[in-house]
Amino acid sequence: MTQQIPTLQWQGDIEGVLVLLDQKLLPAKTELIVCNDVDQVWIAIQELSVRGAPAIGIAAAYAVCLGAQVALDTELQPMQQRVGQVCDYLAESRPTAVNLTWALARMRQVADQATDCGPRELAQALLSEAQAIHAEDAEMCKSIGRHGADLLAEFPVGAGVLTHCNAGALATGGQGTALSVIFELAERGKQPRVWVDETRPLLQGARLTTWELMQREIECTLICDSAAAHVMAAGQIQAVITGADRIAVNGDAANKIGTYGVALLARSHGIPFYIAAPTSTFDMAIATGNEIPIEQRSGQEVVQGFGSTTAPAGVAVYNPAFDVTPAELITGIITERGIVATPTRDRIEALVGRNE
Ligand SMILES: CSC[C@@H](O)[C@@H](O)C(=O)COP(=O)(O)O
Repeated sequence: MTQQIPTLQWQGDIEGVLVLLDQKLLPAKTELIVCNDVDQVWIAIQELSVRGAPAIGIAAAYAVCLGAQVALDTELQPMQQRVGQVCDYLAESRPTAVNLTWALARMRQVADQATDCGPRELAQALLSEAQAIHAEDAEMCKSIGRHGADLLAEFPVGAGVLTHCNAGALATGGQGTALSVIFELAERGKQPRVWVDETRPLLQGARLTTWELMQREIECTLICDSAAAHVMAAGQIQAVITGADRIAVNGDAANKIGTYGVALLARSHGIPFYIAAPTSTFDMAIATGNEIPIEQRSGQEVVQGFGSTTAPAGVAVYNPAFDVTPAELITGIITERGIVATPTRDRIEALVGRNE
């Protein structure tokens, strides 16, 4: 069974609304947020009601359409200016996932290139572009799943796969990236046994990944992040697959905090470590992971996550939301165009294209 309620959905025409599944509340509550304006989407991205690199980009693209609605009765130029301002504003909502700026660049280009048309025609072109970004992402997810399952074709039935955070349907416009590979393995009768890191502090693994896997009746076991080494040492994990938020030209990959540690553990236990991500997650403008901006989030998420106080008041907290896994720890990057094995600049440029 696939997810019943879409992660995000545009309803209506150029004057429509963006409907988001509120991931902050999952799995306890299934509630929708109907966004009528840009601010609502900005807040939904910042507060992680919509999250995951590709889903953030798609939500922002639709938010540009919401932003354009206030200029529908003006002229082309004020509409173009409005789109530019909205893109600048949305780009500030979260810093690490490059899919956000990638999607906004596409929207901005549609507005900048518009000539000889009225604001309503531009609004239609913007909506078509947002819908294309959404549809393309769904296709990319399927393709990532197929490439990943081909890559793991020799894996024995019932092999263990560890994943961190949530890189499933909730994080994308389709069926996910890392989880898409697992779904495809399951479809092919491989019966993967999935180990899910709970993913402190906001528990995307515990709340979201297990929710998705259980809906699809895929065997999964939730572990504390700190249990991963123990489970690997026990021989229960044959591969690690995670998503990514931004990948540098040399293959260094930012993903949810804790991913780097998992990659080190995998290397230490001789377990292959894969990143699954669409080509929209590559930032071909940066040479290495040192240039990836790492989001710092409120310490409240660590000391008062989900309402209970877990540390003394006033304690200093450091809460980076992402870390960077160096390319040398990555066995391969699974993209919609194929696999980049042992990633290097040359291999990535051959697959994704050079930044001219
Ligand atoms: C296909 S989603 C890949 C990543 O975006 C995912 O692994 C991740 O780290 C998400 O972090 P989040 O803070 O929940 O947005």
